[in-house]
Amino acid sequence: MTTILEAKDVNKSVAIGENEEHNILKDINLQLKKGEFVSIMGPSGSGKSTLLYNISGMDQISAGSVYFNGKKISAFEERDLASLRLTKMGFIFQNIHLLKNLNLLDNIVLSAYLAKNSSRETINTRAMSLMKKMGIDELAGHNITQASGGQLQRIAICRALINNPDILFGDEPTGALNSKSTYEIMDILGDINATGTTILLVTHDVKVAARSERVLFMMDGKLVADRNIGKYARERQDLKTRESHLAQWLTEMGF
Ligand SMILES: Nc1ncnc2c1ncn2[C@@H]1O[C@H](COP(=O)(O)OP(=O)(O)OP(=O)(O)O)[C@@H](O)[C@H]1O
Repeated sequence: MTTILEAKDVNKSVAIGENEEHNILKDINLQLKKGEFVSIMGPSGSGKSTLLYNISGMDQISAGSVYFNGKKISAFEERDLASLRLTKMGFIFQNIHLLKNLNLLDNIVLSAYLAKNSSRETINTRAMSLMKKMGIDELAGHNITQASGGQLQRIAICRALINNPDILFGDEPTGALNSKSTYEIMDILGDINATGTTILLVTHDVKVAARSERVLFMMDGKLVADRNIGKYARERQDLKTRESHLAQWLTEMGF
């Protein structure tokens, strides 16, 4: 399988005070294959979100290199990084960050209008088809106060997919959702992954990580474990068993 994302000896430090530095990421080496579904877990403050933002070009690493589809993106200018994020990457977060003054359809299409790769008509058709797949097409003309948390996260997923990205990054995408919505969103992410989109998620939630095929474990800024748990096949395998195996492993890891 081809590598889509690679981190080589990645370090991230931030200045604290005048003469002190906090090394948040320490010598991270990581390869993600095209089509993989990977979760990053680990204790609070271990550096999971920092890793996600630094290998997705949302933040600048302090040392090392990051490659995306073979290109050294850690050497890119911000303008090229912004274009890469817009056209090849999708992002979903716990806080959904939708624009209040736009209706839900317009929130989804905005980044595609900015990318200018297709006509507005094609973009609108694609947005409506994504909304339909997620069962929320009736909400197109509504504003954000007229949708539930689970529906808004589906809108955010549509927005992340509108430019047909190669990879979807998520930082606790179900963190604000109840258990039922979490399962529904994970079904959607599973379907997206089944169409070939690579997914990398930060999560504290075993229910979320059990849907991925590989779990990375971080501790104190280091990647300390990398476990392949196999693809989740919805109809054949018991999710509860996957969750309990994963929970057991996490306990062994001291989580
Ligand atoms: N810009 C920053 N300046 C200073 N310290 C930072 C900065 N960003 C992150 N940190 C620190 O780096 C460490 C890792 O933060 P990060 O948010 O990546 O952890 P995390 O594993 O995602 O945590 P959580 O699970 O609580 O979200 C924490 O100690 C945090 O306080």
